Amino acid sequence: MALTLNRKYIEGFVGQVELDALADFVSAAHKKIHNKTGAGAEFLGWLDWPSGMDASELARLEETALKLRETADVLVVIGIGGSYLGTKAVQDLLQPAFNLGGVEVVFAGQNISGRYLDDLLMYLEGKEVALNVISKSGTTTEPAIAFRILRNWMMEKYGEEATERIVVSTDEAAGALRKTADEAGYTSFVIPDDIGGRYSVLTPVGLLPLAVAGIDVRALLKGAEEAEKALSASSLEDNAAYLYAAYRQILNMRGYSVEVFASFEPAMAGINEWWKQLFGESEGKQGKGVFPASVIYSTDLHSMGQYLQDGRRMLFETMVSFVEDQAKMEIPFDDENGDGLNYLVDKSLHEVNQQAMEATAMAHVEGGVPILALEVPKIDEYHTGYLLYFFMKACAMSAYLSGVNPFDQPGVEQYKQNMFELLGKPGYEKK
Ligand SMILES: O=P(O)(O)OC[C@H]1OC(O)[C@H](O)[C@@H](O)[C@@H]1O
Repeated sequence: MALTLNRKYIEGFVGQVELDALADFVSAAHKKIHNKTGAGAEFLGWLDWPSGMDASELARLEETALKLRETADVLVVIGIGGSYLGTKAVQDLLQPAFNLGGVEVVFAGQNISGRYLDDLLMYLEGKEVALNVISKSGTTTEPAIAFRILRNWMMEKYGEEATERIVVSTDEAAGALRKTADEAGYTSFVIPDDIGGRYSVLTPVGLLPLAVAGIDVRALLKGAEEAEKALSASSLEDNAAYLYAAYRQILNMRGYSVEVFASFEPAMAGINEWWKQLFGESEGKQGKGVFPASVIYSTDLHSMGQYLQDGRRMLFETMVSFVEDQAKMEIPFDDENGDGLNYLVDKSLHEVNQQAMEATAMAHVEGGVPILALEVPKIDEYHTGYLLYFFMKACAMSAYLSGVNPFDQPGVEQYKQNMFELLGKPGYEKK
């Protein structure tokens, strides 16, 4: 099993009767997904993407990545939302916390901060640099500004050679970025029309920068393909993604309106952010939706632990844990035992961390927080691919169960409209 939903902490809160009551709704939503008959069905391209990705495109992507690996010390990924969160998520989870060499992937275009870009340009000074600018629409302001500045910097540094160091991932035909890419002759990759940003991590959006970072993208896709197969079962009891979605909806209906996504692994920080966009943008509409929040334990037990245990009771938790001890770090014996830690000698940090999780889960259940426990055998490309697909499938199901379109995000437009008016963008002048 590449992923298990352990029910031991939820059984006291949600009974089988409640799950059974949702079974027909789950089958109906399953049909909407697989027969492509639900709202937003034109964005279901991610569903069979892992098994169907074009082999020659994958080979071209790997070749491009190899070329960039040979010429760059740093790859700057320019993108926002779904155009960078997946890359950051996988990179955080799979690569060492501290840079051990190889191509470093850094990010730009996620903010409009001059300070950030100024700091980045200082950091890039004296290094060999490549850019991967990613925007599905090709018109998003934050990455467009960052690209204009970084592109000028690249032209000054490399002249003509900059063209070889810039790769664009965008729509096949539409958007300003496509036009720029074609005119300048940049290598480019297509973000499929039928895959929205937050479901795009397994397309060139995530695969190219991850391949440049040295991640085995074929293994990532393999894991996702395995999930595609395993999670195509139509019934609630045979499909862990649907079970997770059903529990979320039952809890939400009962007033648990905030989901705290938790793990005991700091490398999950990026997955936390990716997961929040996935569920937040898919479900937060028409006045509905579970509010997605996230923590990293045990760090955040020392800041958020009090609230989790004892604050307003509208929370449930989804805890992701990794079964295998991959680091095998043990606590050494100390003659003097001044810190009193000798009672932990010979225990691995993994064991201590597992006990911390068990202790936390017991305390939170006691404090009235239902917990969904997701167990993943280990951290590697294969299981990461599986996990990403699991959440995408669960999210589509969950949104359909709550009666919203999982694939649009009409509310995101409001601030953009206001900003353009305030800045006087042509066509947006205030009347
Ligand atoms: O890839 P882009 O078109 O630049 O979009 C980047 C992001 O921008 C938005 O405003 C959307 O709400 C996100 O869903 C999207 O991932």
